[in-house]
Amino acid sequence: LLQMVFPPELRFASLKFLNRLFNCFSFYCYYDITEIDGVNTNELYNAVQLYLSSFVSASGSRLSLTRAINSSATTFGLSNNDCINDVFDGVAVQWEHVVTQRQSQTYSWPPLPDEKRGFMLRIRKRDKDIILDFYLNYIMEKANDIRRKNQERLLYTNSRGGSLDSRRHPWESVPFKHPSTFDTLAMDPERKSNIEEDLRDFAAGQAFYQRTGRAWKRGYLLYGPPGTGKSSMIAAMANFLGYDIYDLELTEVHSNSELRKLLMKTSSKSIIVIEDIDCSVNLSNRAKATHAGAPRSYYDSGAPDAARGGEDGNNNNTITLSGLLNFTDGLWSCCGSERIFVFTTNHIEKLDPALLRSGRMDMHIYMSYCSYPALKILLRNYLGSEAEELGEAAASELREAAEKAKMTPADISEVLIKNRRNKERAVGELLEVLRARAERNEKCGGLREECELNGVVEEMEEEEQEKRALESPKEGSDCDDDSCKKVEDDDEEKEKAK
Ligand SMILES: Nc1ncnc2c1ncn2[C@@H]1O[C@H](COP(=O)(O)OP(=O)(O)OP(=O)(O)O)[C@@H](O)[C@H]1O
Repeated sequence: LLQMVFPPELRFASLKFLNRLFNCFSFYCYYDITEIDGVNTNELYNAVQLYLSSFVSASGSRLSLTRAINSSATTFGLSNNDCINDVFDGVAVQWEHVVTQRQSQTYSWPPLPDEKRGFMLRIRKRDKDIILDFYLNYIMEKANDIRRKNQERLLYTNSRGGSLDSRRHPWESVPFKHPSTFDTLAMDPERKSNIEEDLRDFAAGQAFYQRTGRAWKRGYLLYGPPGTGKSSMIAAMANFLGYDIYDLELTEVHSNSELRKLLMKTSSKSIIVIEDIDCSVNLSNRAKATHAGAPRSYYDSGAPDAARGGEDGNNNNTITLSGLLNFTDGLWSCCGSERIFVFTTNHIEKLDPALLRSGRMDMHIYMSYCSYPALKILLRNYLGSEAEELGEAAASELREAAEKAKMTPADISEVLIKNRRNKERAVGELLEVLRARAERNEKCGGLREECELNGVVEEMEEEEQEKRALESPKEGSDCDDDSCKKVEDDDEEKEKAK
């Protein structure tokens, strides 16, 4: 019609005019909710998708079905350019899933997906003021409920390599199904409930953080020897709060700005984890940056990089401690809300004091060797029995040995798993192992860590094994006199050397 009625030079203007005319006389308002808003993913888009998926299966005639890798749930969705009606508070609305091809000449970095996806909401003009805000808030709440109910939380890790896809989606995810909870975690019950309470306060503390002008985030530093349950604690925290986990592999991050971009792509209600922080960050970078001119205290303050005379500019391909501190408590840490940062280390003494200063990490949690109360939890988990059921004598022996042995829950779990079908044998072997370890600790004279570092404990273990092997020669062994004598001589020599 346009082509016939209007000359070519007026066609565009006439199209605009007709559009306006149509809008004036239309009964409806239209709202576009696009998947990507600038560079960030639009949370409202995800919420609408989840919300529609909850009832679309009952009323839609053509649906898209998706199932993520390793997921146990199928998600229903509206097919491309399909519509569905909904009613909120007696008002009818319509949703359309709009998918169009992105124009190829549009330039952006990182490149945007080829398809432009979004939802279009159609509401009658007269209803718009009455319901729009309430309806959208309702959708956000409903989507959160669905997420929580599905219990399908995700474990993200920052993807490797410089492929286009990894730039667009820097986090890869798998369903998070770690079974660790605060009930199964072997730790002093009192300390455990302190942590639970802290997490509960944090999750319910929106009003508090708002009132005090603090960003809604919290930092935990977990430290202690390997095998004391740092990773299990993180999983328990995530299961307790129902949060996703972002496991940040710092060695895959090449600059502070990359770190910021990663942070921008994390969602609220998540735990951002950096494991073995002492092994991940090159602390010398920070020292270099400090010499570059600004006073050290300023670097310590965690102020934004830009304000530091372009540290990024000097150190483009490295991630620095100050960059990391920005990540956790600078301005950038506040994009989004309800985030928990967890750092873990086996060597707290190696950490830069800036990271330990008060205000940086809100709570320092020492994951200790297995105490008796923690051992009781392990006995309950693996053998299904309370320590008291083992009898008073066995219980007090276990208590004494556990306190002296300084064994990690991981080592104790090993012994219990091996013998889990036979309770008595499990307790017997556990006592034996605990006593042997306690004896060894005594020999080290309170220098257990140093002995471990210098390999003395390993040597002792080898000796013990050799001794055991010699004490019980294999049945029917054809050890002739000469070779037996040689073993004895070797033994004597070793003893002398010791
Ligand atoms: N406190 C604990 N409570 C229950 N199980 C534990 C605990 N500590 C360790 N374990 C057991 O030992 C295994 C290893 O523990 P985990 O990986 O959590 O220790 P970690 O301190 O993170 O070790 P690393 O420092 O080497 O990463 C776990 O799978 C769990 O079964």
